[in-house]
Amino acid sequence: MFILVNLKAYPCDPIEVATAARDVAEASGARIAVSPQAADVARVAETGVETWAQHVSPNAHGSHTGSTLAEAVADNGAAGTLINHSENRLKLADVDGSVRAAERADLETIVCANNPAQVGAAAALGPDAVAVEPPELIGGDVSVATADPGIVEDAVAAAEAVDPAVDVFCGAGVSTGEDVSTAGDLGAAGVLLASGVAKADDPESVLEDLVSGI
Ligand SMILES: O=C(CO)COP(=O)(O)O
Repeated sequence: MFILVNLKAYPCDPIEVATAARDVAEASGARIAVSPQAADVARVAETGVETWAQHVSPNAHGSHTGSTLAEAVADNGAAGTLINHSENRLKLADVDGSVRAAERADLETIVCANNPAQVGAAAALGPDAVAVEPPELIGGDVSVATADPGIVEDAVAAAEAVDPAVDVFCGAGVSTGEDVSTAGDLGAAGVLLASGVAKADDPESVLEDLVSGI
């Protein structure tokens, strides 16, 4: 199970979380990545933790003010990028363009989706993985895998029907090792989480609990 911590725009210290994630990954052998604000990608990557961007734009080099260039985040140490999110909704054509941009820059890709139907559409674009995150459960206390196990199973089936090579992650309300374990039992290859770590008083102890569920 891959644990990807999306820091969104939370007022946490990205270096504290990155250092904790690096240490827990090294001690446990688990794959843990941190996805900070684009402006923090380089200094988070410098900690040695696997670093992901939260978004890349569909465009290549050129006259694109305000874009997040895939090549730039890759050059600054990112290994992958999230694409699309309930909190950053893109048109399908732009999701496609961002996946292509990430591929050009050798970034791994996870496309986020709200439901299994969107998972199928996203899987058709050929990312490395898709993540199902029901918007109503994001930021809550109950894990998607407990609150709505069927949505995870349906997402796994939807991706499998389109492209068995595309992994499925789940996210929303994930904060414990038990949540990670339940997600794995439902067929998820990893979890995407944010508030459980970003808002924690002690991110390292939350991460230690999370990897206990792998
Ligand atoms: O949106 C999410 C990750 O991308 C999930 O957020 P929470 O872990 O805060 O529910």
